[in-house]
Amino acid sequence: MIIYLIGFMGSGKTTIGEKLQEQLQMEYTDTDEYIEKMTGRTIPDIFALEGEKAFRTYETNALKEITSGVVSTGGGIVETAENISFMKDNGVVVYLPTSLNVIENRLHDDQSRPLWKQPAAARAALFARRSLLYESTADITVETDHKTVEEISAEVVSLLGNRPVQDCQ
Ligand SMILES: Nc1ncnc2c1ncn2[C@@H]1O[C@H](COP(=O)(O)OP(=O)(O)OP(=O)(O)O)[C@@H](O)[C@H]1O
Ligand SMILES: O=C(O)C1=C[C@@H](O)[C@@H](O)[C@H](O)C1
Ligand SMILES: [Mg+2]
Repeated sequence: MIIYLIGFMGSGKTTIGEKLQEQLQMEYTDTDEYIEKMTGRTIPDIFALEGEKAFRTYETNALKEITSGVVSTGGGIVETAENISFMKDNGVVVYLPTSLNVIENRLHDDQSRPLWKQPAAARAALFARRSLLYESTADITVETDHKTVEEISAEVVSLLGNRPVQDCQ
């Protein structure tokens, strides 16, 4: 089984993915970390030196190469239509919605996410546009505002357990 975690920057995909790895005793991969390892470059460097388009190609390749376990995706995984159909065809997609206000409190002036380093209005527009894509891609949705990492992971585990058997193979 492959479990894909999707959501905006700062929604907790990496944090919850690491917790699910422990709870489900499954393999775990974060696409951002995978890309950094494969390229030997940090994400800010990839954006600065090669551009976002090149990063999106690395992201699609990473998705195809990771074939099992819990997968924390990057916030922009839904920017590529091919990624959306790949995740829906190959695994269970778990969306972690988080309000922009809560994300702002979590990320503050984070410098490691190139698309967070833009004016607040541009971030809000990106958030609104992406939210529709996350919603339409999700099989399971677990709200994260004002919940602990433990509460969110427990909810994901419970909802995964309620999935029809054929979805979990
Ligand atoms: N439920 C939560 N409660 C409080 N803080 C949280 C929660 N989930 C995540 N965080 C914190 O928010 C920050 C961002 O989390 P994380 O890196 O997991 O987000 P992400 O969705 O993987 O972001 P990205 O798309 O940029 O990879 C981290 O500092 C993390 O500790
Ligand atoms: O939302 C995005 O487009 C991104 C989110 C991060 O996880 C990284 O994948 C990168 O910073 C781009
Ligand atoms: Mg992450």
